[in-house]
Amino acid sequence: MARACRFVIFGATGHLARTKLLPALYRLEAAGRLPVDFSVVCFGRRPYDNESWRGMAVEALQARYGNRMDIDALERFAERLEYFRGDLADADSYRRLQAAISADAVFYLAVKSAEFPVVTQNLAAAGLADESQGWRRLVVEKPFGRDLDSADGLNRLLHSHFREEQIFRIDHYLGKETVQNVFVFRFANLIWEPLWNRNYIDHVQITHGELAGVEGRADFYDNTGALRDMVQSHLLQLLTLVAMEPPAAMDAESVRDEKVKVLKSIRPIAESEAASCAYRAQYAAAQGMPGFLEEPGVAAGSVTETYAALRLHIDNWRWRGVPFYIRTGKRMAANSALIAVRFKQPPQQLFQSTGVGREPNWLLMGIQPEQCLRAEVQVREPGLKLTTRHSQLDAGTCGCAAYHLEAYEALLLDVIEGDHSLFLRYDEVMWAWRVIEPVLRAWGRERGCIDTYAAGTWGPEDSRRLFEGEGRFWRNSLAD
Ligand SMILES: NC(=O)C1=CN([C@@H]2O[C@H](COP(=O)(O)OP(=O)(O)OC[C@H]3O[C@@H](n4cnc5c(N)ncnc54)[C@H](OP(=O)(O)O)[C@@H]3O)[C@@H](O)[C@H]2O)C=CC1
Ligand SMILES: O=C1O[C@H](COP(=O)(O)O)[C@@H](O)[C@H](O)[C@H]1O
Repeated sequence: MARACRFVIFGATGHLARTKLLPALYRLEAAGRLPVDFSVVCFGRRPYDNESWRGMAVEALQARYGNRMDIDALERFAERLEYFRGDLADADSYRRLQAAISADAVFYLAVKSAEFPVVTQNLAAAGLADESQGWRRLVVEKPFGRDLDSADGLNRLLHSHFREEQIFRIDHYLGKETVQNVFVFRFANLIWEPLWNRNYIDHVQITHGELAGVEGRADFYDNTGALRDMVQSHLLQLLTLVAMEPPAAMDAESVRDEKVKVLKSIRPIAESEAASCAYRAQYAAAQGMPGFLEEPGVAAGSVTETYAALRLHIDNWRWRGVPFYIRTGKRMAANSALIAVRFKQPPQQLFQSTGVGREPNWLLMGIQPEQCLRAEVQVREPGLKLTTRHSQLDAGTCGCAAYHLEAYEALLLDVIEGDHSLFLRYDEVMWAWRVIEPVLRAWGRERGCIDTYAAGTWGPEDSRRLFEGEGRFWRNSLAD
């Protein structure tokens, strides 16, 4: 007989559950990947019952997938949903939960990081960390803490109730297909490795831009900001994948060891240098879109950054002298996540007078919306005259709407199957906090002032000062 598995989402009425977790679980249902006796227990304080909750979830999924919806799968999935009314801080809610869970269970913390401790303590007090009736796994979202101190404290607290094997520190960027493709691209091909270092690479850029603003998450976002929300986790993880040495093997520990080495090698930013290597700003009303300060729930006069950019240096043998520019912003001109590697100029400019011969080579790794690996090279135009032009070598699924996994699809299945490979070890989290802490401290001191950028643009012109006037410019997307 199939073992029962309960997937409990704390924060089920929130943005993450609505936009990512429930869609990913529905897609796993449609792909036939969910265990037979599996239900999703949606823990929330709002007054839903099973029927109204299922109706709401079905509507949201239909709105998202439209005519790509698999109606049979949707019906099966709706049957698996249960609404559990409770409050995160109420011990009795957890005792009731305990009574409803008899075998395997996942506890997913889709709540603010300030709430991770109370949920963990209440779960443990109700006996829900105990594995005598089945395995118990705890998924902890990012940001893991608010700073290094709180992250250390949270980690100690988790370990006082759960074994490390029960803990899954999630970063959904590691579930994205192109992100995993960075491994394949780098380590399954010989041709890039000789070029992948300070001798040939001029600099690396990592961009994450979003059209959306705070989307009703002001309470979370105004207390978090772009640096904690995106840079400490997703963008630094992307940086480690681009910069790491080949691991001894593809197992979780070998890969994590190499990622940690990269984070440890990032040159510490002195607080006094933060102004020259870090930049922050906030979106202002434009093109009919409200500014951050006009978003419902944002504190009057808030200086929380919705845009953050950093220049980092990795002081190791491979990368010394190669700047890594990373940036993220809400209400930007497009949804785009892109890794852009710019190569140095050839030592001789033989074709300078023939067109765009001075353009350097770029390697673009598009993460979203398009998954694409693109090398930009120079070619000769056909014809009598020697003219050069820019051309592209595309690999992967450039320009085509192939079936793409959603990042959480793969990761939630990994949790259910107990595979830690794509989850974070605590030292990765800790070293990532060390990278950004001096900037957080410096920005914390600059109370009351923040630059702005017009909503719907690629962010403030002034962020270019990170390039130190070296003829460098931001690559925004695969298209420009
Ligand atoms: N949103 C996203 O795209 C992503 C978010 N994350 C992470 O996920 C986490 C949650 O983010 P997000 O969903 O955006 O945040 P939201 O603010 O949208 O959701 C927070 C949830 O917590 C619930 N909650 C708060 N207090 C209580 C309480 N006392 N009792 C019961 N429920 C309570 C809220 O319930 P109520 O609805 O009643 O207020 C809501 O469901 C964060 O750590 C974030 O970093 C990670 C990746 C992507
Ligand atoms: O973790 C987060 O990620 C999302 C962006 O994720 P994506 O997969 O849509 O790129 C971001 O909107 C959110 O603020 C942040 O908490």
